[in-house]
Amino acid sequence: MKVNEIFFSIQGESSSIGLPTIFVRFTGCNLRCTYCDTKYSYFEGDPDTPQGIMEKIRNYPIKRVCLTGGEPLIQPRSEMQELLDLLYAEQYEVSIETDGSVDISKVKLHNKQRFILDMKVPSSGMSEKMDFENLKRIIPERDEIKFVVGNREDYEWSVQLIREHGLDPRKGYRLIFSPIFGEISPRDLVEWILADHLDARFQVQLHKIIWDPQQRGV
Ligand SMILES: C[S@@+](CC[C@H](N)C(=O)[O-])C[C@H]1O[C@@H](n2cnc3c(N)ncnc32)[C@H](O)[C@@H]1O
Ligand SMILES: Nc1nc2[nH]cc(C(=O)O)c2c(=O)[nH]1
Ligand code: SF4
Ligand SMILES: [Mg+2]
Repeated sequence: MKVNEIFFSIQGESSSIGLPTIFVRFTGCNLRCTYCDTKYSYFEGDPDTPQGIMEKIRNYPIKRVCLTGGEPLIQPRSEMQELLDLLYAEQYEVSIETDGSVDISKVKLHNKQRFILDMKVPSSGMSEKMDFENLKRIIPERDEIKFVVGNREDYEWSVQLIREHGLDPRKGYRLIFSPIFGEISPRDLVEWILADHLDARFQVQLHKIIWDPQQRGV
């Protein structure tokens, strides 16, 4: 596996927003989103093993880990599975941020492990790459489906996808909308969600409000 950075911060996204979390950011991504805030993770990093990563994780005082990148699911499958097995054995809560293009069933999750499946909207430039079969693979009460939106067209694309695929919160689907940082007024996005009576979670990237938005490792 190749690791770009490991750091301890508060979770700035998803339903565990605000909670202390250990981040493992893997090197390399199969997509190139226009707005990506972690372009530094595309190539920079050092090789490590699941056991080596666990040793670093154990240095922190909290049992909550976020696997991100880059794209975590393009790391070698057997090593990613081993890491998930080790995290489970030591009772860590785990979220995996994934980009919607990789088959999420390539790894098997344990209890207290979940996917944050980011369905890339048109302005990311990557919506053609989405594997829509992932929407059948997710487990509604467990996983989260995320839309990072930069304009009205992105929002409407997301709402249409939610309707077409029956991603109804009343059936347990957990939906998240987040603005592309600095690209769209958070207020506009919130007002669209409310006007459409969408039972979706709105979030801004909390860490970018607390620290300099360009700062790494937070
Ligand atoms: C850096 S990505 C890494 C994980 C995976 N490659 C993915 O895209 O889900 C983690 C999350 O950050 C979000 N993100 C990246 N750049 C952003 C930006 N400029 N504004 C808002 N969210 C952003 C992505 O959409 C994704 O949900
Ligand atoms: N604080 C903080 N929370 C995050 N949640 C998801 C992140 C990511 O880059 O995937 C992230 C990040 O980079 N920092
Ligand atoms: S998939 Fe994630 S890491 Fe890759 S370019 Fe898009 S936002 Fe960045
Ligand atoms: Mg980030």
